[in-house]
Amino acid sequence: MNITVIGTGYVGLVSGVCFAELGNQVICVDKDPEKIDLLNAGGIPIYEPGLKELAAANRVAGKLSFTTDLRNAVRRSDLIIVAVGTPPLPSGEANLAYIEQAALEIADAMNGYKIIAVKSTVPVGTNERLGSLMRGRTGMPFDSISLPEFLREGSAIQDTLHPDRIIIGADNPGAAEAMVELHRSLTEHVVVTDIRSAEMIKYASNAFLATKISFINEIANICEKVGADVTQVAEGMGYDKRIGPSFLKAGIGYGGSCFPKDTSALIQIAGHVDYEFKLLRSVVEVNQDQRFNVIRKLETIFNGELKGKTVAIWGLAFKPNTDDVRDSPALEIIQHLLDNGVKVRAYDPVAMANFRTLFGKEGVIWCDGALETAQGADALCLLTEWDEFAEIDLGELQTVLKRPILIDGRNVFKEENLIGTEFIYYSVGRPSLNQGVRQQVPVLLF
Ligand SMILES: NC(=O)c1ccc[n+]([C@@H]2O[C@H](COP(=O)([O-])OP(=O)(O)OC[C@H]3O[C@@H](n4cnc5c(N)ncnc54)[C@H](O)[C@@H]3O)[C@@H](O)[C@H]2O)c1
Ligand SMILES: O=c1ccn([C@@H]2O[C@H](COP(=O)(O)OP(=O)(O)O[C@H]3O[C@H](CO)[C@@H](O)[C@H](O)[C@H]3O)[C@@H](O)[C@H]2O)c(=O)[nH]1
Repeated sequence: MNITVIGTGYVGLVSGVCFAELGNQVICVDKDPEKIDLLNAGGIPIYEPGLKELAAANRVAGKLSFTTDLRNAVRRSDLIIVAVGTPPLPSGEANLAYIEQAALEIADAMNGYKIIAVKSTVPVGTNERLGSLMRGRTGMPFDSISLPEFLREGSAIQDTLHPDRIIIGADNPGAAEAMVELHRSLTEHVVVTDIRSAEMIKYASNAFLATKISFINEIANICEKVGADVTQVAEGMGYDKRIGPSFLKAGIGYGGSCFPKDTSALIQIAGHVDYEFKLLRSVVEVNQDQRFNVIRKLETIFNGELKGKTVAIWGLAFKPNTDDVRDSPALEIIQHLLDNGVKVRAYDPVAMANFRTLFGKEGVIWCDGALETAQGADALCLLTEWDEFAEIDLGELQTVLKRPILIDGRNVFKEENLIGTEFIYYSVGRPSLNQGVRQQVPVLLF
């Protein structure tokens, strides 16, 4: 098929490259000329393993091109995939300004029948509204498809080429069949449904995954008080096929450009139809509080006196294998430490530049490596589970820290890693490892 993808963020770029890899002719459009120049020079504006190589191979093969010229791209394509941002407004609702603008630009460029497929995450009813907007602008025929995207950053190519399912929301059987055909080689689980249900599947999926994370984080918090180990609890729960093992990793809570924004948006979507989504409100509240467990542990260790201490931070991205720092828990944790007079030393293997730009404030000592960050610190907090941190020599780490205090916000280290070290170690929901492996589990008082 001849495809135009509008927006070269994660979703647009990865989809465009993967559709080219699958044998389609793809034009990726962005209104940001710097991004397009970079892409045309062989660069990639995001850190995503394998993407640069796959993009280069498809460009050389003549199946993939990049441009700012939306009009020309649309006129040369049968399928237009919209993948522009839908960031949160201060109210928590999705900001639809970019997608509405894109829809109008597509309408103005139309020169015949097109399928317009929206991959951006949009509130229920948005595709219909965009269709009306476009019909007010053009007499050209088109069909709307809701084509929600489920890729994860860091494993985006694998997720796109081997998805768990493809969801196609359509009100025209012919357009739906064309989309089924396009995705046929990827998975046997292709669900064709109505447009509103497809839009809801995306929000419901993210809300459910966020719920799993907040659930296991609360179990972890209880584990800390009753002397159980959340990693063992999660393993034991996960073998039950009805529960499943994934998204049961306790930590400092979820971040990123999707879960925080999409949970807030779904609460708003429900509110607009007079439904209070109480469960999801609690999920968000638990998540917001979870990141402050790191601070609470530091306060316990330092008897409430953080002022004047030096704290090293390992990991700024919201998860490993990405340089995305949108809604990363590290933003709030570092801000809180600075507000309380702590000297912060920070490092991330790939997300430093993005973090510095988004954080936008002075006062942090930015370091070039993991051991350098720990140098002379009173405590070290691990916030992102990059392999580089898991592979560190704890014996050497202990010698560079002023005090061997390690707060492992992602349960990266195991008991055997700590044996023979002097670390005062706090993890999440594993009280038997807290304050060093020598400490006994707390006594239960009934
Ligand atoms: N990031 C993810 O992992 C992910 C996964 C699934 C779904 N989503 C959803 O996909 C959508 C896109 O997310 P993202 O993170 O890829 O976005 P992003 O914000 O990183 O990138 C969006 C791009 O669209 C471009 N753009 C905006 N308006 C345009 C226009 N009129 N013409 C051409 N280009 C335009 C911007 O310049 C920008 O480069 C969002 O709705 C998001 O919720 C994201
Ligand atoms: O057991 C877990 C799993 C994840 N996380 C955290 O949850 C956040 C999100 O992680 P992940 O889902 O892997 O990354 P995203 O790239 O944000 O992907 C999510 O958001 C995308 C955008 O909507 C969807 O397409 C994906 O299906 C959905 O997984 C990160 O902060 C993780 O650290 C945990 O704390 N515990």
